[in-house]
Amino acid sequence: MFSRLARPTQLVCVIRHQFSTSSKSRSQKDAKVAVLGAAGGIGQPLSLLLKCQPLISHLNLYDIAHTPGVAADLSHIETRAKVKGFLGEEQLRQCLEGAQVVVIPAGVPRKPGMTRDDLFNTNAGIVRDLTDAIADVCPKAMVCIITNPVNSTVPIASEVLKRRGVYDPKRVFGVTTLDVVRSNTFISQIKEIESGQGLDLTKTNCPVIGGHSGITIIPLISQCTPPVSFPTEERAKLTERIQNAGTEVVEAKAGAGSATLSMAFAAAEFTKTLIEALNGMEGKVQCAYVRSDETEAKYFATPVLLGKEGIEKNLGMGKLLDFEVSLLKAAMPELIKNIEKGEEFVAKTYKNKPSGGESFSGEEFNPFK
Ligand SMILES: NC(=O)c1ccc[n+]([C@@H]2O[C@H](COP(=O)([O-])OP(=O)(O)OC[C@H]3O[C@@H](n4cnc5c(N)ncnc54)[C@H](O)[C@@H]3O)[C@@H](O)[C@H]2O)c1
Ligand SMILES: O=C(O)C[C@H](O)C(=O)O
Repeated sequence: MFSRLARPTQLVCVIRHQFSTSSKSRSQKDAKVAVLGAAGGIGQPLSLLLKCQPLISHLNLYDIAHTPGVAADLSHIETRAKVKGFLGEEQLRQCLEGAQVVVIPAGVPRKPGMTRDDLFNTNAGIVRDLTDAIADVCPKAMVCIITNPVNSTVPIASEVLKRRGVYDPKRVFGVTTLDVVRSNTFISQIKEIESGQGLDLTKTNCPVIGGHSGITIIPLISQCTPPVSFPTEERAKLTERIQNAGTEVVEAKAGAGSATLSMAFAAAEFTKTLIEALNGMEGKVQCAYVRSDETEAKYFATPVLLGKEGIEKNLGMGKLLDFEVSLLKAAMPELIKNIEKGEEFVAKTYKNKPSGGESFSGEEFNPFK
């Protein structure tokens, strides 16, 4: 049922080639995309990859620092998208004007020893305020949230949109594509070691459900395409590696941040598929962390079928092996706690305000209060 239908462009030069062929078709719609946090470790390579996507006509880059330079640099690339930079809160609303897709990698990354939840106190307010501006300026945009802790930032964005009366659960996504990308890569690598031949990565697809932190990341290896099998112990080890892959990068970067390049690749893949679906292309499926009735957690990642209005259908988690059921059980308490923390943050700190861009005056959030 769930197949990897759209592969990311592998290299910028390949994307550029795609551009020159695809640009011949004039029937496609134009997509206006805004990246918030565009000058960061993810934001810059993501913006580069988006600049190379033929369906994007306008690319607006917002950050609290460095966007004029990033935009000037990218604007020299001979691809279609018109790039503009927007700097500082006073230019945020201008950046969002007319945006159909807003991708948010704004916020601080982890350092060794930190959990994603340790980022909450800084990043929760960033996502809250950015979403509030979205509610003002482009309430119908698809909102794709990369900022951690994703388990909580998606509920935060959703609660703000609800309070502004513009929430549409079909349009808000936590970007968990990197978990799928990693699963595909690691599975193929193991098969290569075993048999001397890896899987064809253009066809490999392992759905990942749940959330995006540690044990809430649940790879469904039993549903991998093409089918793969592993001895019990090896499957458990592989699952653990996928769950800890973010930490693997954080430790390797030794204080210089978390995954940026692989994340940019993953987010570009997600955005591309979403825009294709918005343009009416059928059968576009991605795993994403979305409002869900699949489990007792209000937000839950599963494969979703994308369409012209965002999520067309939640494809659910399918049939799980006992091992995967045990992973799901282990994940639920943390996931539910993360969701409630996000909702509580908005309830305590969000002060509805008229459009205009002045800062929030909500009380300081203390999750232990
Ligand atoms: N969803 C995922 O799978 C995934 C993967 C990797 C990283 N992340 C998360 O993405 C976030 C960004 O990571 P990074 O490595 O790019 O960090 P970074 O520090 O390199 O970049 C973050 C950028 O956000 C900007 N920023 C900060 N506050 C802002 C605001 N209020 N408005 C707009 N921009 C603002 C900063 O100026 C900076 O340019 C982190 O929270 C990280 O944990 C998520
Ligand atoms: O691990 C992190 O903190 C960043 C991101 O969530 C990841 O999975 O790489």
